[in-house]
Amino acid sequence: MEELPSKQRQFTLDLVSEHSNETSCWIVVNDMVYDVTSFLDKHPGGSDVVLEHAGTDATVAFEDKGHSKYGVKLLEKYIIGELIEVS
Ligand code: HEM
Repeated sequence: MEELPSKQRQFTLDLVSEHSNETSCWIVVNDMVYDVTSFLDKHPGGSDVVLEHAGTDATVAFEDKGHSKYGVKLLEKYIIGELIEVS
């Protein structure tokens, strides 16, 4: 089966929450899901502040820090899909 483009892959918050440490660190920002595991060591603010939000919706934390346009653009690199609600 052909793999869907990453933007079309869908994850529940339940699944995202299983990726909550430095060996697999997913975060949600504005309903999109990002695998930032490989970015942890590169984060200018250090890995700990990102890991605090691993496996959760980090929208507020990410936006509160007032990331630059560069930071927002960089995030796009790590997109793996979108968040879906479970009914
Ligand atoms: C998950 C929650 C996050 C928090 C709480 C957070 C927090 C911070 C903080 C406190 C700084 C300032 C560091 C300093 O100036 O000493 C910073 C800088 C930065 N962060 Fe994050 N960060 C988060 C996620 C991310 C992600 C996922 C990316 C990109 C993939 C990112 C990209 C950057 C960049 C590029 C900078 C340098 C300043 C800028 O260009 O805005 N951050 N972050």
